[in-house]
Amino acid sequence: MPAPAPCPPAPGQVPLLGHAPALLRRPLSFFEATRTAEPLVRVGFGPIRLYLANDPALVHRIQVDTDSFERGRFFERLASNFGNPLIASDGAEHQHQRRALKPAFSRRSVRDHTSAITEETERRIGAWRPGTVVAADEEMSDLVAAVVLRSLFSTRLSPTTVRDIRETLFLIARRLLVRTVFPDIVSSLPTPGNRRFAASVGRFHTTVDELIRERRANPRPHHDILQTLLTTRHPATGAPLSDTEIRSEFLMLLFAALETTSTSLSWAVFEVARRPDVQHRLQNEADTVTAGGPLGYDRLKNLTYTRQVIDETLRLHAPMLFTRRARHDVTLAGITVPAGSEVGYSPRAVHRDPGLYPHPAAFDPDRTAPDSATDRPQGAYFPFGTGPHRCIGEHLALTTMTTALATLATKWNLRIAPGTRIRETNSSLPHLSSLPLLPTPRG
Ligand code: HEM
Repeated sequence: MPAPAPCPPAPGQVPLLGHAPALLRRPLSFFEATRTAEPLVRVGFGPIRLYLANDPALVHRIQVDTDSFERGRFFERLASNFGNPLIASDGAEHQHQRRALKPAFSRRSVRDHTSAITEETERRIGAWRPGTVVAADEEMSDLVAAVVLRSLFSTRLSPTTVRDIRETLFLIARRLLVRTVFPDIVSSLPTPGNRRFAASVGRFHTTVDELIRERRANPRPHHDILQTLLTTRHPATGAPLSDTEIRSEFLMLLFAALETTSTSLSWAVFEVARRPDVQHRLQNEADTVTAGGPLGYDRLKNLTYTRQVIDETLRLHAPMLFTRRARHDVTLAGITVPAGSEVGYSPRAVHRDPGLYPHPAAFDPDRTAPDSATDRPQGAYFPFGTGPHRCIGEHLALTTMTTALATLATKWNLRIAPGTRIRETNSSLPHLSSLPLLPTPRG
């Protein structure tokens, strides 16, 4: 048998610090720059080493082969803010938690929430005034927060509390990449940033503890996730979840739901606002579909172009990095990855690979049309992941985004406020620096 090949380093490494300077210098393009013709490369950030998969088939395998790969550093760092929630668990524990939560995300449950999504969207955009600039990124965040809190937790919080929660989640997302690739000492130093972060997480915990206390004090039946968490039992011991465990699950679900959905919806609005041709098609479709009556769950399937706009948004604006850890020595592309190694993949780099998507930086909803999407190789498009950890909230997220975008399209012409400069900001899921819109009412 030939000896296993050594793994080539990604370009841009320097002695001792490895790829850390390159990541700090250009965080947004770093993972795309590490994408070479090699299917697997090595990257290092001081003492932290990572094998990085470029090839879609490998990226797919890393997600589905749970015999070889477990949750790794990324999810451990994320979970350390919260406890040991579903998103960070593995094996039997993961299966149990996922089974318990699944009913809340079924098509039937999401269907029941569609009118709440339309209502929240209409309430929010009904308050917009012609000629007045709207901070659309904040509007989309507030909208998604209201929808998720209502749908999953039957809860309405004050706007100030929602803002506070959003702020904490934003800080967690922004720090996550740094916490994954740099040694722990960097995030435990008593710097003003680290102290602000700890205070913000503390406030977040207090808010959720208060909700749990209220619910325990008034135990009338609710059909929501909080109820599921309060009534679920450990499979081995039969014991209920402690308040700390409930809090951990609650916070993690909020994080998984809010950050992703609101950021993606803001990106979709941004892309539509700067492309009159796309906006025109979106509006025509929304008008046709709503001509027969209000936009209920059953009509959403007719919004095919709206869905293409969302799918293309999720391609172009994907997360930077996920990781797993090798449970034993694993051979990937002829290279032996030793047990315990961290193995990563960048959805952003794969989704922007010119070999898979010609002119990858261009926003082109036609490339996600159902007939063009079929000839993509496995692992080339995975906005919600794949395998046993595939996003549990996918249907809720797509329903929220489709409903909100179509509702917007029926009411307003969207335009970016003239003279504004909008940047992409660094985070584990890159954000818009701001999204000032100058909407005008449609006819
Ligand atoms: C546009 C919106 C969303 C995107 C792009 C997204 C993306 C993802 C991705 C890529 C994963 C897989 C991570 C991995 O393989 O390690 C994931 C997992 C997960 N997502 Fe989402 N998500 C979105 C919305 C939501 C919503 C609305 C919820 C609802 C609470 C949610 C809850 C979760 C949970 C709990 C997991 C972990 C599942 C498991 O490990 O079994 N996500 N998401």
